[in-house]
This record gives sequence, structure tokens and C-alpha cells, in this order.
Amino acid sequence: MSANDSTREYQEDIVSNMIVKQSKHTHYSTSKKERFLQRRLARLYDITKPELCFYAQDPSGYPSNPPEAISTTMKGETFYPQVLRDNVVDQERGLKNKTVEEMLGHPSWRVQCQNCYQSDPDSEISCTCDYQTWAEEQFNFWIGNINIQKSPGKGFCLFARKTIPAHSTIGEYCGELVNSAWRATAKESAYWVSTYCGMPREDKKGGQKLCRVDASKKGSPMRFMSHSCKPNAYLVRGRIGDDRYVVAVKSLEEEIQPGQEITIDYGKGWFKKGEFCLCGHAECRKPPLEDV
Ligand SMILES: C[S@@+](CC[C@H](N)C(=O)[O-])C[C@H]1O[C@@H](n2cnc3c(N)ncnc32)[C@H](O)[C@@H]1O
Repeated sequence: MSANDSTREYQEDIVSNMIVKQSKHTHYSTSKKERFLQRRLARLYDITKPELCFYAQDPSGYPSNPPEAISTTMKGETFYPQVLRDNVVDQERGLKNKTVEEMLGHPSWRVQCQNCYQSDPDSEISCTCDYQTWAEEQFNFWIGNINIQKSPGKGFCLFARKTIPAHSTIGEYCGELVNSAWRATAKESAYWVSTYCGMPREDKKGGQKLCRVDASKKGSPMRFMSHSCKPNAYLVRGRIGDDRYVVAVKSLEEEIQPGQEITIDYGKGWFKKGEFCLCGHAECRKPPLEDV
């Protein structure tokens, strides 16, 4: 049986399970409903299964029935962005023959640990935070708190299903690690974020080489975050323990309310000539009516 066959069989099994469970549990109270929803999502996103896609959700968090896999069209081809709990190295576009650990290893203690928040520019890393445990927590936070929903004109976007406290971690921006010298197409680079890699370079004030996290074809749910000129989240380049860099998404100074979209600021020059921002904020820098 090919990986594709087993994925299809698994997904069919989920669909039939969902139908049975839904008809049995329509009387559920909110919290039981939420537990039911989380169980369903956790099964849908069992990433030990091969070639698992993201799925569209409705505002209450339920995936469509049967599940609608989310596709992204680039250069005339349709990709189903694959779910990742951890980064992978793209060997062709990455640093050849490296593993994730080799590519992202040896962070400088100058960046903050995103688990215990230790950072001391004058001493060695002393925290022992574990990346795999942290990554698992981010995955569970997503399943329990965040929806992937379609928004008019913007494609798929991230929404809070529950209140997200201020200054808290929302997830890791995961994807394929590529060499920063690699030239992306404009469409691909919409999903690129820079981070550090390799050994600390003491000669350059602790600077490292940059690499990029490309979430165009594989990534975490953070790849669906839209731009807003008044965002409620931001990206942090940090570390977990002493052997992993991460790009974390964090909420800003206000809590994010259920139903609110989770957004970051893509940067001033992001919208090119003829492109418009649909963030809808009063202080939007590139509103659709600007050139009319
Ligand atoms: C990093 S992707 C976000 C995920 C994307 N919506 C999807 O469905 O795969 C960036 C793309 O989302 C859309 N987008 C995000 N924020 C937007 C905004 N404020 N106004 C218009 N389009 C936006 C644009 O198509 C942009 O190229």
C-alpha cells in the first residue's frame, strides 16, 4: 500500500467516525462539544500519518464533513500544504547534507529561550528546555485554541477559537529550511521567514548565518497568518534550550478574543504596486480604495 493509499483510508475512516459521533452527540454542552471537537481535530492531525494536509474549519472549529484539504496554487500548480510539527531541511535548496539539528543547532545565548525566557547576554546558556516537548505543546495549543478559516479576498487565515492571553506564545513558524541565498519566486517568498543557523560567530558579535523557513509547501498552521497594519501578534527569533533556534509567534499587549483573526505586520514594502491590503483597519497603509 502506498503512503497515499493509507492516508486516504485513514481519512475515510475519520469521516465515517465523524458522521456516527456527530449524530450521537448533538445534545452536548459547550465544554463537552469542545472536548469532542479537540478529539476530532487531534485525530485529523495525527502527524504520524503520511502526507497529512491542513483542513478548512468553520467558526466553531469544526472541519467540514467530509474534510476539505486546503490547497495553495503556485505557478499554475496546486500544492496541499503539508502539516509539520518540526522543521525539515530542503536538501536541494538548503545547506546540502545537513540535518535539522545541524542546520538550526548551536544557538547563541544572546537570544531568549522561548520556553523559560532566560536570556543573559553575558553568560553561557544554562537552561535545559527541551525542543520536542515545547513543539508538542505548540501543536496541542493549536488544536485546542486556533481555527483555520477562509476569509474573503485573503484565502485561509488563522482565527482564535478561545481567548489567547497577551504576551503568550501562539505557535512556531515551521517549514522547510532553505539557504538564504536561494532565490524564491514572489509567491513562494510570501511564506518565507528568516532565522539564524549554524555555529555562533563570536567574531561578529554573536551573529549567525541566516537561513529561511519556507512554509509555502510544508509548514505549521502559522503559515496562514495574514498581514494587518494593526496586528495583534508578532514573530520572535529565539531558541529552545541550547540546541535549537525557533521562530515563535507571540501575542502583543492585548489578549486576542475568540473569533478575532490572528495577524502580524508583514512589513512596510510588502504590498507591491497594484496590490492592496484587506486588513480593514482605520490606519491601513494600503487600503483598496487608495487608487480609485
Ligand atoms: C503567508 S500567506 C497567508 C496564507 C494565505 N492566506 C493562504 O491561504 O495560504 C500570505 C498571503 O495571504 C494573503 N493576505 C494576507 N494578508 C493579507 C491582507 N492584509 N490583504 C490581502 N491579502 C492578504 C495574500 O494573498 C498573501 O500573499
